[in-house]
Amino acid sequence: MSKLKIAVQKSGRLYDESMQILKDIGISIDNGRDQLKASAKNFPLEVFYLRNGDIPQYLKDGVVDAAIIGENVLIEKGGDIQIVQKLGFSSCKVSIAVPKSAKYASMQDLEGKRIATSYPNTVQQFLDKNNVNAQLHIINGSVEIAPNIGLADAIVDIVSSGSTLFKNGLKEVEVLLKSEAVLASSPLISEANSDILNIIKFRIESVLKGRRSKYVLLNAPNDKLDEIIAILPGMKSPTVLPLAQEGWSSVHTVIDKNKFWEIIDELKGHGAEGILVCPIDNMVL
Ligand SMILES: Nc1ncnc2c1ncn2[C@@H]1O[C@H](COP(=O)(O)OP(=O)(O)OP(=O)(O)O)[C@@H](O)[C@H]1O
Ligand SMILES: O=P(O)(O)OC[C@H]1O[C@H](OP(=O)(O)OP(=O)(O)O)[C@H](O)[C@@H]1O
Repeated sequence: MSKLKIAVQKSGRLYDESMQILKDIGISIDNGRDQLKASAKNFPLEVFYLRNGDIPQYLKDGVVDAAIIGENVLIEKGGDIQIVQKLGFSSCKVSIAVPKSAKYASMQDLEGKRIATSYPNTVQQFLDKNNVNAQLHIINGSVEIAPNIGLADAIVDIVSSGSTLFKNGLKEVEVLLKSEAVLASSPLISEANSDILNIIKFRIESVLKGRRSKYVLLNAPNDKLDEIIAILPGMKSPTVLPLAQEGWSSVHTVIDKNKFWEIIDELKGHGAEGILVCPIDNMVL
């Protein structure tokens, strides 16, 4: 039987959440990351533990069929590799930053300047788009230090909280792209393995929907039910069941995690009591 080969980052920021999502979709992997390759016990899947930066080439060559990888790396090195699904973790930006004291009004201020980066293709494309000529210095790590040691006038690197820029006396001036971890597929994937990847995609979608939602149960006086139901943006409509106590009902529904506190306050204001909020593992719609 065919097995899907999937690459995940061997160590680094993507590793833990990549393994967690495979676990959450019910795939049980045989080993730790000391081996470079492992098989799933209960699914036609082989996991290859690789460097994030090397994964685009493995996808292009069809050495692996799919990968969990930073979108920024795919954009830098990916060519025609297809993004199958955004995964909602490792969110960051790739941005231009300059010293806090530098005058910066527009991209034209970078004309003739030196820019240090690990993302030369992404930067060059952005410069071309803005008709700016600049000199690129390609370095693989600690990019933010470059202006302080006189190597560059500006940098392009990953920004998340902004604390690395702050610590190095830099300010963000342009955002080139926004990125998160994605599930990507090789252009050379076989039909049989595409079918397996579709099963993985379907399961991941269910897990991600579950992570974005909460299951809410509450008790409400029957004369307030219409008002309470109007507040609840359920999947279809909430389930309403009679309680043993006359004149009261139990209402069950799913709500968006981000709107949860707002909705709870409104529900209380309309007479809801005994509100229980539970996490959801999966939502299969
Ligand atoms: N500070 C951050 N916050 C959120 N996501 C980040 C951050 N830094 C990096 N990432 C994301 O995580 C990915 C992996 O980053 P990491 O620093 O672990 O490894 P890398 O140097 O890209 O990979 P490798 O060494 O495996 O080739 C990045 O490509 C990016 O998508
Ligand atoms: O905006 P922040 O939250 O400070 O994150 C940005 C930093 O995170 C990444 O580095 P990482 O910590 O992974 O170390 P690295 O330089 O070894 O990649 C990235 O290269 C930035 O330097």
